[in-house]
Amino acid sequence: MQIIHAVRDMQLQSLSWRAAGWRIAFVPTMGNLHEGHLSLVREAARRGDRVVVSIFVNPLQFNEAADYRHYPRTFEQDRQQLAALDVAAVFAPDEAAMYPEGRESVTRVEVPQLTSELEGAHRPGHFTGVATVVTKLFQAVLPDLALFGEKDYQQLLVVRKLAADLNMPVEVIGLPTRREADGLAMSSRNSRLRAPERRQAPALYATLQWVGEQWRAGEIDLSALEAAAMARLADAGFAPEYISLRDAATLQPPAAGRPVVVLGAARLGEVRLIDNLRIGATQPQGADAVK
Ligand SMILES: Nc1ncnc2c1ncn2[C@@H]1O[C@H](COP(=O)(O)OP(=O)(O)OP(=O)(O)O)[C@@H](O)[C@H]1O
Ligand SMILES: CC(C)(CO)[C@@H](O)C(=O)[O-]
Ligand code: BAL
Repeated sequence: MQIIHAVRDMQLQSLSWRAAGWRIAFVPTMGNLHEGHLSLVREAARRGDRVVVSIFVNPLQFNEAADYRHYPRTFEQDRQQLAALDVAAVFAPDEAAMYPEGRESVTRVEVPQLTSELEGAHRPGHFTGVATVVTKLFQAVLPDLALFGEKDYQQLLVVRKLAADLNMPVEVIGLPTRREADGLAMSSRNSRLRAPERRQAPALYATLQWVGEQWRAGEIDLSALEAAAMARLADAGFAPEYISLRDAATLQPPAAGRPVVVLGAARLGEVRLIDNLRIGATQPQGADAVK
């Protein structure tokens, strides 16, 4: 397994793999790898001939300096986990390699649709940072396919749209969220939860499941359902940011007969968690009455 730091070295390696006819499967990450990341890597190895994993904590997508500063960085541990899998290269640029003239002056990529609400509303600038770095990573790694987790559901839709709009010759694949035994979505930020917070944390997923049950039982007053879910989260010790039912493809309000996803974000102490759950289509008989 190679460790590559320079953009040009990554491009030269990828160009030679492509010339040999190999399909490059790419898993972009910010490191501190857990089973969620490793499930993406294993699927990449099944679908591609050469797997590249990137590790780069992208300053451009953090809207809180403390979140960036405290983001867990565990390169040696990550390297060992990847070495045990079928990974051809780890692309690990530093900030100077990604933003040689400084991050402030770099060309930005904006995805105006899909980004103004939910994570976009609560993390201003976040998706511009994500779209910019994903574009740069794709230009470095030149992948045929790229794998992303559904845990970051809005991000997955944004990257799909980015790739389609800018004619990027890459297939964007979304894979299911991996969870701890108690339901908590695996996330690098979980390691920053204190012991009592870790015990409270599964309530986020439990609340999303409760919303799904109410929805399937015929509850169609979305505002009331979202407010009740926020209250449940607050009772469980969270500072909730949003719980929102959306059309699973467009993130617009649910439309008759189309699949729905419920998305949530909430803080536990200093740690901000997100999660989501697909909960099926709108009820055909009540669809027109969704409020
Ligand atoms: N539990 C999970 N199951 C499946 N994929 C995941 C999971 N957690 C993260 N991923 C995916 O791994 C990729 C890299 O994510 P990232 O490095 O930001 O990890 P993370 O655990 O989401 O960290 P954090 O949420 O704390 O930023 C993304 O495509 C993300 O959606
Ligand atoms: C896609 C990504 C690697 C871009 O920095 C990041 O947002 C992540 O890890 O989900
Ligand atoms: N996992 C998404 C990247 C972020 O939270 O910045």
